[in-house]
Amino acid sequence: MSRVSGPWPPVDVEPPAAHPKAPAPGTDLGVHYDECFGCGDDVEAGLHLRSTVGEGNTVHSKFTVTPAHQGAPGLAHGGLLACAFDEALGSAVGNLLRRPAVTGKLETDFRRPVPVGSTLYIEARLDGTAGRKIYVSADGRLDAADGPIAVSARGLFVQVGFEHFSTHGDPQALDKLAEANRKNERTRGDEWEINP
Ligand SMILES: CCCCCCCCCC(=O)SCCNC(=O)CCNC(=O)[C@H](O)C(C)(C)COP(=O)(O)OP(=O)(O)OC[C@H]1O[C@@H](n2cnc3c(N)ncnc32)[C@H](O)[C@@H]1OP(=O)(O)O
Repeated sequence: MSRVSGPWPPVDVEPPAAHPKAPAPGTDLGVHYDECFGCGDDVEAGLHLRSTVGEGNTVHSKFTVTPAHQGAPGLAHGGLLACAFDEALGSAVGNLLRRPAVTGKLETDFRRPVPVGSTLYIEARLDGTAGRKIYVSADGRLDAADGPIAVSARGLFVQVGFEHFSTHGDPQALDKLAEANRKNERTRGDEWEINP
């Protein structure tokens, strides 16, 4: 079976244009929500993924695989690896484009086993936009930024309005998060610029 997927992006796209307020290369991106399974500090068994802005519309993320992330003994669960890519790609979209967006489609290509104790170095890049559709892709390398590629991913994020989160999510938790974010000026007034 061939590993080759169709052309990417699958439609004509505009080149990605980073938002004027996008953080500069080298900026550590921090946690967008303490209870996020991908990056949150309050989720003990979570991925605790950490991200930094790279050059040329990229975000570099890394996380270390713990026993809580196992599928087979001693090996990372593929679904958790997909989660790491969802987070890394979402971080690139949210921080570089500063548009609230959700994952519409996520394709993962598992190329090497990822052992417990290893660290995955993920480079996520913006590939292009077509209206509300945002195409992104990423490679995850084992144990070093120039290590062998273990997992690759492609994703389609779809830009949404804040009502996506207020209608379908937890309004009380959003209010609490908004209050905390006001203190670090991540949001302005009532207007969310990036994903909660
Ligand atoms: C700093 C921030 C850091 C944040 C990191 C967090 C990362 C984690 C991100 C997530 O995991 S988000 C949670 C998982 N995703 C969801 O729960 C989304 C659930 N799905 C939806 O809510 C809706 O299906 C969605 C908003 C994606 C789209 O519904 P809409 O009614 O708004 O739009 P529509 O269905 O018309 O789709 C818009 C366009 O996208 C296309 N599209 C949507 N889903 C697609 C799909 N799966 N495959 C291909 N194309 C798709 C669709 O064909 C269409 O193309 P055109 O504009 O050309 O007509």
